[in-house]
Amino acid sequence: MSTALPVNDSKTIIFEKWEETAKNKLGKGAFDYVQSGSGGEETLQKNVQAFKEWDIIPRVLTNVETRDLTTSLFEKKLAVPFFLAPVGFQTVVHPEGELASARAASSLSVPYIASTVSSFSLEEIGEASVGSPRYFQLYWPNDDEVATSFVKRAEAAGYDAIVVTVDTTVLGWRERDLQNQYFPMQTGAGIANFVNDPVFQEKYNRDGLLDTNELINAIRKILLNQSITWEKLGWLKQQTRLPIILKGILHKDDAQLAIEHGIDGIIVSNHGGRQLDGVRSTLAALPSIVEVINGRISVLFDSGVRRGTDIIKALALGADAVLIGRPFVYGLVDGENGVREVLQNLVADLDTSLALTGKTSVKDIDCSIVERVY
Ligand SMILES: Cc1cc2nc3c(=O)[nH]c(=O)nc-3n(C[C@H](O)[C@H](O)[C@H](O)COP(=O)(O)O)c2cc1C
Ligand SMILES: O=C(O)C(=O)c1ccccc1
Repeated sequence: MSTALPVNDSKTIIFEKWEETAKNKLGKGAFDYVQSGSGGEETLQKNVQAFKEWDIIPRVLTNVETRDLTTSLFEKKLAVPFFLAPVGFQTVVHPEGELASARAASSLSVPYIASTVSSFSLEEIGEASVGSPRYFQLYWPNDDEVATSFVKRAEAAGYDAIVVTVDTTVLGWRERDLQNQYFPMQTGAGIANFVNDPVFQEKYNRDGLLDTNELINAIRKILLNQSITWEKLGWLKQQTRLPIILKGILHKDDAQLAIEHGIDGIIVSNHGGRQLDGVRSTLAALPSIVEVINGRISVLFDSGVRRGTDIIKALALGADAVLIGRPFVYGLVDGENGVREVLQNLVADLDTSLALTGKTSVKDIDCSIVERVY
């Protein structure tokens, strides 16, 4: 058997097939919640379209027999240049939710980002992914003591970085969720980090008397924060020794401000087209941001990554690593094994694409192998 032939016994290879499987398995509310974008879904479409606007121009005769998918971020080696994006409320997709996805990720050493609105606590998710890199995504609550408590807990549980999502001062105008009257927290999903937080309990549920509905209301009141500003980041930096990454940067001036405020990394993201609709696709936003950052801090990227060649293009345009959202969430309809299949296929696809690009290491991918479609 030739080793140059891909070996793959997965049942489902194609992203669109996973999406179809998820549509058949999930209720309409849950499926629409995962798949939809905000507004008229312009940005959701643009994110995927943007990858088609760049051509890869591969090199040949470069000896690609040995290939290396590893990279490093914040002085830590990563097995692959992609993360599982922070995705909340994963029990609306599968009862094992984040535990299943974190286990699948760590079984392949794929780095994981745990959401504030996870259905299991950050400590439980941390245990499910011991030994594998993991970051904690912070929705900075409208209560600084709870914010500090989350950050300290993430540190104690062995997380490697704090990802502060900055594009969600309010939830996007998600027409399909509004039409379906679907809010994932109403199912009891996404509240574990709050109900397991000593500060939250002490301040909002001192006698432990709140029922689930009252708890959900208390959480909703403080979940999102509309008043945080750049100045406040200095305070957050003092709360933790972990690197701080801002998720949701689209404007090059904000990339510059991130540097001026001592931030360690940014994620060029439009939240998978789920926040402000009509914003620029992330791939179109990437080059000018990379130019401003000029190698000074790490640049991560997400929104619309579906295949290995998408990762190659994002890395070529200057991203250090990427995040995937919906692809693994669709795999999660089959629990841990489903997520593992999605990830294994993405690794194999990326490795194949790397070889055919004529490169031996993802670290060597640069803008010399891409051009705008002619
Ligand atoms: C169902 C779902 C839930 C999400 N929950 C969060 C979240 O809790 N925190 C966050 O920062 N981003 C969240 N996101 C956004 C993702 O982290 C990521 O930016 C986006 O999914 C990337 O786009 P993609 O789905 O096209 O890969 C969520 C996305 C989806 C699809
Ligand atoms: O669905 C999301 O994208 C998301 O991030 C979110 C955050 C808070 C409440 C509900 C959804």
